Amino acid sequence: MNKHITVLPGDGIGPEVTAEAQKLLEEVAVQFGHTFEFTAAHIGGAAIDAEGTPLPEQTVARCKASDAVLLGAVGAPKYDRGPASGRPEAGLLGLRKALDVFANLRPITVFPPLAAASPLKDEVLTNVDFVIVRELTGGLYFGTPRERIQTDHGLEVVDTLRYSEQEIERILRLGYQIAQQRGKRLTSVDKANVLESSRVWRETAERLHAEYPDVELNHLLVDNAAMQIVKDPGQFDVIVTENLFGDILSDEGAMITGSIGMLPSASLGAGGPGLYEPVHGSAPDIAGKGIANPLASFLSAAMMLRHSFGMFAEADAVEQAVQQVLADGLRTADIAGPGDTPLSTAEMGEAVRTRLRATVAAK
Ligand SMILES: NC(=O)C1=CN([C@@H]2O[C@H](COP(=O)(O)OP(=O)(O)OC[C@H]3O[C@@H](n4cnc5c(N)ncnc54)[C@H](O)[C@@H]3O)[C@@H](O)[C@H]2O)C=CC1
Ligand SMILES: CC(C)CC(=O)C(=O)O
Ligand SMILES: [Mg+2]
Repeated sequence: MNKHITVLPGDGIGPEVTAEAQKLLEEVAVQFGHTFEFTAAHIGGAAIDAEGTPLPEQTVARCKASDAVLLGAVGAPKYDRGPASGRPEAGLLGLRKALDVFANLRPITVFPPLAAASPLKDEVLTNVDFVIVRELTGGLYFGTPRERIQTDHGLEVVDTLRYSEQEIERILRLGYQIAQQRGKRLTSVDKANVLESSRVWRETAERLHAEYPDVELNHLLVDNAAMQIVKDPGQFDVIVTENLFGDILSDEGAMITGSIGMLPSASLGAGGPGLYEPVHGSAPDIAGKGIANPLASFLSAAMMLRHSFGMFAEADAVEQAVQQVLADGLRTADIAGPGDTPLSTAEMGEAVRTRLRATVAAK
């Protein structure tokens, strides 16, 4: 198959992990007889520096014209002053909106060799395999007005949490459908004891339940959900929630796996190109050192192969190669134990490509 992938390295460790993910995809193409064409474009701080805006029109056009988009991360402290609309993060939010990728899938999988890297005890880690389905293009990150108002008694600030019923319904439907394909248990997370948007969210989840009677539905308030994810993560199958709650809960979920450097994501919409990115940010504290964990980006690439290209054997091969390096005891610094010699980003990339070649050759 011939596929065109737009690559948006972004900022900080984004270019470091994305370069290795592209090499891995190139290896997949060689091993499985595909042609992947890559086009790089600017986003975030890199786009501000090069083109004066965090989301150039050309970047959006290239993404829309491609089969899938691979993104690194955006953001750096040097852009932290000024209005939110001019920051690198605005570029990513704008791209998600432009591609209409309203559903962000964040699978939380524990790789057994990494159990020691998790802060949770072994008995709590048993049977942990769930996915967070996060609404991605609505809610507090997009609502207007968003402003600072100088009043007679000082500064007031406004952010707006706004959802249409249609936006709530489409993400809940996807949550039900994913639950139907998995363990048939859907946990809808909201703050219906306080927020009106959450009350409509809960009512909609209840109304739609009649169409998905084979799925067991339960509701959790988000504060309790945050606790339950640490206390007993094995209870979850599919968590569906709104944008802000999903952002926070997925970083919490990432730590169950040992490191945020392990957590991939797929952002999908109604038929356009999917956007694939690790859950982590640009990690300014380690950027430029060549030590970032690229596995979240590799697992995001596997999600691209599966969800956008229907390349199931290829996606499985990437995931097996990742499992194999971990089983062989190879670790980047974030998942290394006391006796481990951490690999660099590039060394981990090479190790996964070597396992991929071996996996394919063995078949
Ligand atoms: N999707 C995106 O582009 C995201 C961008 N950001 C942006 O990234 C910048 C930094 O945000 P932070 O809050 O520090 O979150 P972060 O996710 O970048 O980093 C949090 C911590 O995790 C570590 N970490 C992250 N990814 C890692 C990896 N692959 N390997 C090893 N360690 C890793 C970092 O070193 C840091 O100690 C901010 O500008 C933020 O807005 C944050 C989250 C997502
Ligand atoms: C720009 C932020 C909303 C990115 C982020 O933290 C995320 O999507 O997880
Ligand atoms: Mg986040």
